[in-house]
Amino acid sequence: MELLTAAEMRAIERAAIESGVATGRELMERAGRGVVAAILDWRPALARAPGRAAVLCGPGNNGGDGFVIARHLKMRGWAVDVFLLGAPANLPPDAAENCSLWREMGAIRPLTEAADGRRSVHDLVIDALFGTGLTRPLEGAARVCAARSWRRFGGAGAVVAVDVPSGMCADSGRALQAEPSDEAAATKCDLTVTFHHERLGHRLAQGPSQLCGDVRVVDIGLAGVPAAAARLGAPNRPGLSKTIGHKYSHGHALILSGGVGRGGAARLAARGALRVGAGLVTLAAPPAAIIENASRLDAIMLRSVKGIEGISELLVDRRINVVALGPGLGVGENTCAKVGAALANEERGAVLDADALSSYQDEPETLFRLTRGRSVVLTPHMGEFGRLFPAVAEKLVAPAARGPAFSKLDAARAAAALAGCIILLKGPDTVVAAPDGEAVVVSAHYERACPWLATAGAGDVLAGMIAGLIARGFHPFRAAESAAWLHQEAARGFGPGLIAEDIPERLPAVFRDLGL
Ligand SMILES: NC(=O)C1=CN([C@@H]2O[C@H](COP(=O)(O)OP(=O)(O)OC[C@H]3O[C@@H](n4cnc5c(N)ncnc54)[C@H](O)[C@@H]3O)[C@@H](O)[C@H]2O)[C@@H](O)CC1
Ligand SMILES: Nc1ncnc2c1ncn2[C@@H]1O[C@H](COP(=O)(O)OP(=O)(O)O)[C@@H](O)[C@H]1O
Ligand SMILES: [K+]
Repeated sequence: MELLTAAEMRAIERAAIESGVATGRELMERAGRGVVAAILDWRPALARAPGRAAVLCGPGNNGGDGFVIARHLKMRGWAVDVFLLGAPANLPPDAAENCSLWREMGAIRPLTEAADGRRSVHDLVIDALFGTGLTRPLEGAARVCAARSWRRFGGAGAVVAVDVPSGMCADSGRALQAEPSDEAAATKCDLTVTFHHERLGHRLAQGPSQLCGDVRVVDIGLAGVPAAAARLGAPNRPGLSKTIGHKYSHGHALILSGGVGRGGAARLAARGALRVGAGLVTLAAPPAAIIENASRLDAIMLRSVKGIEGISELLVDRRINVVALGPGLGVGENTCAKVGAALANEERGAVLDADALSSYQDEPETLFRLTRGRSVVLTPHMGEFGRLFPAVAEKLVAPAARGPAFSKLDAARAAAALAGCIILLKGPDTVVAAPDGEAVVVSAHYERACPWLATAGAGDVLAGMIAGLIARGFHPFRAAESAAWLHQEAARGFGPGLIAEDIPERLPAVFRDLGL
């Protein structure tokens, strides 16, 4: 499923109107009617007993959708109070026509009355203030109404956003705020109903975690999506199944371990690589750490390597087609030297995580010279990302004063261009991006929420899983995308109480559910 920006959605709408597929009025009618149908399907009790609704209409076409919704709710027996921000005379043409139609059915009150009102008596509040046209932070009555949603408009009713929660940037999922000291304001909704495809903002930042509530997508008869659009991440199911071949045809992953007492992270990664289907997995540890590792490993092979030369000697074996390193290695020059050894052969893939990233904090360009154009995946969390890409991270943490705001997807794409390789930027809204701009959001939200994944060592397992898939022959982008999805799915299936060790052990159940 594609995830659209506001500009992409506008282009699709424009193309439909210009080619005569539908008029703007028709699209607006389908949108408004679709929102009502989606709400009643979402909460069937609202269909059985029509109550009282407030529809908050903004000055653009999002407000136009609001007038259509008001009309359809009223036709279904609802009492409807419509509030408008601005004057009817200033509405764009399609919205103005729907405003006129509503006026034949009911009154329009200024939005200030909704903002001034005490506790709401409404069973349903429709937020049709701003959609994809939001360019600056909410102010005045719109801001008050959005802020009020944080208290659920006082009553037991549901708050439903049309397209996006007002105040939220559709491209980034971030609420716009005027000054760093200002609190960002956007409507906190129980349900968001959008059109054609989800927007990126439904999957990024605060969008899914704090603002949208549930999300439903309504078909309004539009076709097509731009080739450059981002996608929702998914597993490469055909690639995951194993049909023919012996262990060597499924690749050999090497995981570099830290020293004595620091091998846990590498063992987790190795277990992830093996469970995800790599034919062989070897853990390379310094001589002093061999006994410790030997007592903990069976199916995973163990090799003693002394210093950087030891790693290079081991990597003379061309059958080792991917190396994962970073977890438990420590930050410093020695780790940089290990990265250099791991990346010496151009044909071999690599996954760099944790200390392998942080070790380049002072000179990230040195790392990028090694990674550019290579089959390498960097898997930073936001802290590590800030160390490697400080200028990009700064744009992401600066308050979003204007829309469209810089998004986590923009950040991952910018980083992939700088490093010249695949970037997987972690979080519940994990983004995978390639230097050519291809990007997916591997979303652990809504029905796929798995907050138990925020546990020590989960990232190490993920690095190993990506390496395991690269060993199996996956393109590094697909490896990162599939591994992130499987990682979340394993956590989701295990549920509360999950610790990192559980993730690899849950993979067989995930594979079974995929029908492998
Ligand atoms: N693109 C499409 O295919 C469709 C769009 N539709 C609706 O149209 C919406 C987009 O409509 P518009 O482009 O008119 O934009 P909006 O209705 O989101 O915004 C209206 C105008 O408000 C102004 N504005 C932006 N931020 C403001 C702020 N903080 N305070 C005050 N004014 C502000 C802008 O000048 C903007 O043009 C969508 O979200 C959707 O609800 C639907 O009717 C169906 C089809
Ligand atoms: N709330 C959450 N929901 C889903 N996944 C999450 C959440 N928080 C973190 N994760 C995932 O958990 C993993 C944590 O990795 P990381 O931060 O590197 O931890 P560690 O270094 O301890 O292994 C990442 O894959 C990240 O995307
Ligand atoms: K809205």
